[in-house]
Amino acid sequence: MLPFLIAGLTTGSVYGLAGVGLVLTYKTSGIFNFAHGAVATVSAYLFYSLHVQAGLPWIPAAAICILGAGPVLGVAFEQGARRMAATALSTRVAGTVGVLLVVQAGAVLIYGDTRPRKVPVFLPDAGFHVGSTTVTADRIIVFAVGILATAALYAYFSLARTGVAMRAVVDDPALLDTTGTNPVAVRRWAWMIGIGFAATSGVLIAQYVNLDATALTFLVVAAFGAAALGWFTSLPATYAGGLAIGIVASLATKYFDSGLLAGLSNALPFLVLFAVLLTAPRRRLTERLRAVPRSGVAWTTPWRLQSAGGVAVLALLCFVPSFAGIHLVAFSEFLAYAILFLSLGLLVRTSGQVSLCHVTFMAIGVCTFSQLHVEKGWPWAAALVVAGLVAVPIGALLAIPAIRLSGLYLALSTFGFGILVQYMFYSQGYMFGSLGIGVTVPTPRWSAVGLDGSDRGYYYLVLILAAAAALAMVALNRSRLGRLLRALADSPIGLATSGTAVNTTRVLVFCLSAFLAAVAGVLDAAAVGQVNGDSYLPITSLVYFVLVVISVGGAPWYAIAGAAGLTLVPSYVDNADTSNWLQVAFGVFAILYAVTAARAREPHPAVRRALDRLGGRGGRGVLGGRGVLGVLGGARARDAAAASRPEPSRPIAPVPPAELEIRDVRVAFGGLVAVDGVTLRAATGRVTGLIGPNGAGKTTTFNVCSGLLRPQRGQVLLDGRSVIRRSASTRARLGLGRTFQQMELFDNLTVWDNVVLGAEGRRAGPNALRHLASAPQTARDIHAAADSAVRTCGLGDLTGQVAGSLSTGQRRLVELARCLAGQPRLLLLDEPSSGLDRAETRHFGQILRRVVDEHGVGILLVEHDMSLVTAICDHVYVLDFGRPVFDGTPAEVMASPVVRVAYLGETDPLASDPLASAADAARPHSASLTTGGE
Ligand SMILES: Nc1ncnc2c1ncn2[C@@H]1O[C@H](COP(=O)(O)OP(=O)(O)OP(=O)(O)O)[C@@H](O)[C@H]1O
Repeated sequence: MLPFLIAGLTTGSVYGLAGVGLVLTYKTSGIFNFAHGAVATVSAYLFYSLHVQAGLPWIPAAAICILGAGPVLGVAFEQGARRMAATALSTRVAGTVGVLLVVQAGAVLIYGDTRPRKVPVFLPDAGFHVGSTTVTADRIIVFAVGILATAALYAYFSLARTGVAMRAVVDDPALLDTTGTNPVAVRRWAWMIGIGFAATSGVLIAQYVNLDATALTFLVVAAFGAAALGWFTSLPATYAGGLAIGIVASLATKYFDSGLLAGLSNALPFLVLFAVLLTAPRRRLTERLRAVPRSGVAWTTPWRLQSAGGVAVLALLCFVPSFAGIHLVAFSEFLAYAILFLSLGLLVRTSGQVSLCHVTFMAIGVCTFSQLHVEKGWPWAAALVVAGLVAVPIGALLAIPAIRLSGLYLALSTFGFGILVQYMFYSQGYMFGSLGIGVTVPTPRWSAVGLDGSDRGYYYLVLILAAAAALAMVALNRSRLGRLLRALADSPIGLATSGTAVNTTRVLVFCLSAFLAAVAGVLDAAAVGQVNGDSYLPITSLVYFVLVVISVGGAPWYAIAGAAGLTLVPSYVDNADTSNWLQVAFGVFAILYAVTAARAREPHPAVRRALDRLGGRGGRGVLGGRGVLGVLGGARARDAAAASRPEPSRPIAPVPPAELEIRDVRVAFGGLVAVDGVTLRAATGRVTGLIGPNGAGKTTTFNVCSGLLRPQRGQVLLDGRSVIRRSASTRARLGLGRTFQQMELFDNLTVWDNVVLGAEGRRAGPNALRHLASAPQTARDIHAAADSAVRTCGLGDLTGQVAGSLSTGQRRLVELARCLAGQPRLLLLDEPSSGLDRAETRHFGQILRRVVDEHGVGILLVEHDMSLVTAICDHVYVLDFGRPVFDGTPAEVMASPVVRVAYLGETDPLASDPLASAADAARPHSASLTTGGE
C-alpha cells in the first residue's frame, strides 16, 4: 500500500494547495473561479517551455511561473472579478468558464496534442527505503510545500494585518473602506496569492503527468472536491480534504481495476463534490452574493419582425438540401443542436438555473436509444421518445441540488455530475464500452414518407422536429409555465410567497430540459451514424453553456446562432484547428460578455427605434412591451386600457375571516438572538402594526410568520391551527400574502405579468400539471383577480411596462397588487413606505385602508414611518432587541415612555415627562421616529 499512499500524498497535496487558492479567492471576492485549473495549466506549460524547451534551470523557471505569471494573472483576474461582481450568476460562471475554454484550446493550438510532452522530475529525487518501498525526496518536498504554504497562509490570515483585512473584506467591504483599508487592494492581494497557489500546483504536478491541456485543467479542477470538504471557507480543512481525496483516489487505483469502480480514482473528487453538495447542511453553504442591479432594459425585437424572420429562416432551411452538398449532415446536426440549445436555454436563460452537464443528457439519450433500437429492435420513434424519457429522472436527480442550494453550488454539482458520469459510466458496456468503438445510431427507414436512409430525408425529419421545438418554446415562454420560469429566475422567494411550490417548478424545468437534450443527442448522433465517449466530453458542456449565455436574441434565435457557430462554421471552414479556434473565440466572447456592462450589450437606441418602426411598434405605454404579445394579447390590452379608468363602484365580496397568531417565538442566528418571546395577533378587517428600532427583529418575525424561517421555539397559528411545518408557498395558498422590505419583484416581467402571477402562483401551487395551464374558468378568474388588483392600486397605465424599469413608488404598488391578486386574507407588509416620499406614502396608506375597509383584508404592517402607522393602524406591537416591549393603540404607543426609551435611548429627557400626552408626544416623535422612510 505504501507506494500508493505516497503517490496519493503527493497528488493530494497538489489538490489541497490548489483548493486553498481557490477558497481564498472565492471567500474574498465572491467569484468562484472555474478557471482555477486553467491557471495551473498555463503555469505547467510555461514551466515546460522555460525549463524543457528553453533549457532554463528549474529554480528560475519555477520562480517565473509562480512569482511572475501567478501574480500577473492574479491582477487580471481581480480586474475581471470586480467587473463581474454584480452580474447574474450565469454571467459570472460564463466569464471564468470562458478563460478555461481559451486556455484549454489555446494550449492545444500552441503545443499540439499529438506528441506527448513531459517534464522530467526536477526536484531532487534521491531515495530512501521504507521496507521494500523507495520513497523519493521530490514527493516529500511536494508534500511539504503544500502543507507549509497552507500553514503560512493560515497564519497570515489570522495574524497579519492584510490577512485580517482579507477576512474583513468578506464580511463588509464598505465598513473596511471606512477604516482606511482599500477593499480593492485587499482583494487584489488575495487574488495574487490564490492564483499563485494555482500556479504552484501546476508547476509541481507537471513532473508527474503527461502535459495534456484537458487532463491538466480537470486534474486541478479536482481542487473543487477539496474546497467542498472545507465548506468552501476553511483553508486547513480544504487542504486536509485535498490530501484525503488524493490518498483515497490513489488507493482506489490499487483495489479497483475493473467494473464501475475502475473509474473511481479519477471520479473521486467529483463524487466528493457532488456528495457534499447533496448532503451538506444548507446553512454551511450560504453563498455570498452582492445584489444584482435591476436591468430595467427589456427591449425585444417587435413580434412582427420576429415572425417574418422566422418564416424567412424556415423557408431558407427548406431549400438547404438543394445547395448544401456534402455539408448536409452538418445542417442536420445544426438543427439537432438548435434543439439542444433550446433545452439548455430553458434552464439557463428562462429560469435562471445553471447546468454544466448538458452533454451528459445527450450521451444518456444516445446510449439508451442505441440499446433499444439497435440491440432490442424497438421502432425508431419509440426508442427516441423513451431515450428522452430515461433522461427525465436524471434531470430530476440534478434538480435536488437545485432545490437545496441553487446558485453557484448548483452549477458546481452539475459540473461534478458530468465528469462523474464520464469517468465512471462511459466505459461501461451499457454506455459506450471500453474499446472506444462506441455505438451505432441509424436514421429511420420509413419508406412511406420518403425516409430511405438518405441524408436528405433525415434532414427534413430533423427540420420538422426542430421547427416544432422552436414553436413550442416560443409558446412556452408566453404561457403560464414561461411566466413561472421567468419569475423563478428573477425571485424564487417572490414566487414562493405567491403560492407556487418552487421546487415543483425547478424539477419540472430540469426534467423538460433533460428530455429535450436527450432527444437532441439522438437526432445529432443519427446524423453522424456512429459516436463514442469522446463525442461527449464534459468540457463540451461548458462550451454549450457559454454559447447559450452569449448568443443574442430570445428563443429561438439564440439557439439558431449558437448551433450555427458550433456546427456550420467548422463544416465550411475545413481545417484541423477550426474547432480549437472556435473554442478560443467562444471563450473570448464569454469573457468580454461577462466584463462589459449589460447596457453596453443592448442594441443602439437608433437601431431599436428603426426596428420598432419597421415592426409597427408604437411608443411605450400600455400597448408596448411584451405584455401585449402574449397569448392573451388582445384581451390583455383591452383590460389594461379599462383598468386605467377609475374603478366603478361595485360591491366587493369580503374575504373570509382569518386570524394569524404567533406565540412565544424565538429565533437565534448563531449567538445572536434576533427574536425572543414574541407573541402577537393579526386578524382580518384590521391593520396591526409591528414597530421597533432598526434590528429589533421585525423582518425576522415576518419571516417566521410567512414560513421563510423556522423558529427555534414557539408556534405560528392560522385560524387556530399550527402552520409551523407548512412551507411559505402553502401558507400563501392558505391566505397569507407578503411584501418585502427589499422588494422581491419579477423585474424582467411586465407589471401585468407580475400581477397575474400573484393570482396564478397559488393556482399552480405544487401541481406540475397546473404549472402548464388551467381550465378556462380558472383562467378567467385569474384574469379578473389581476384586473381588480391593478385597478385597486391604480396601475392601469403601467401594465405593459417592465417592472424593473419603474420607480420605487410604482414598484411598491406593483408588489402590493401582486399580493392582492392572490386574494389573501391577511397581508404582511414589510416597510412598504421605504423609499417613498410623503405624498406617495399617503397615497399608499389610502390604498391600504381601502383594502381593509372594502375587502375586509387584514394587514400586519412593519413600518418606520410613524405618520403612516398612526394613520392606519388599529393596534400596534413594539419590539426592542428582539423582545416585545409594549402593545396598544397608536395613541397609547406614542405616549408610552417604554417605547420612547426603545427608540430614543434612556437619556431622552422626554422619557421622564409623565405629563406628556399621547397627542403631544406624537408630534415630536413622528419626526424622530420617521427615519427618512428607511
Ligand atoms: N440571516 C441572518 N443571519 C444573521 N443575523 C441576522 C439574519 N437576519 C437578521 N439578522 C440579525 O437579526 C437582528 C434582527 O434583524 P431584523 O432584520 O429582523 O430586524 P428589523 O427589525 O427588521 O430591522 P430593520 O428595521 O433594520 O429592517 C439584526 O441584528 C440582524 O442583523
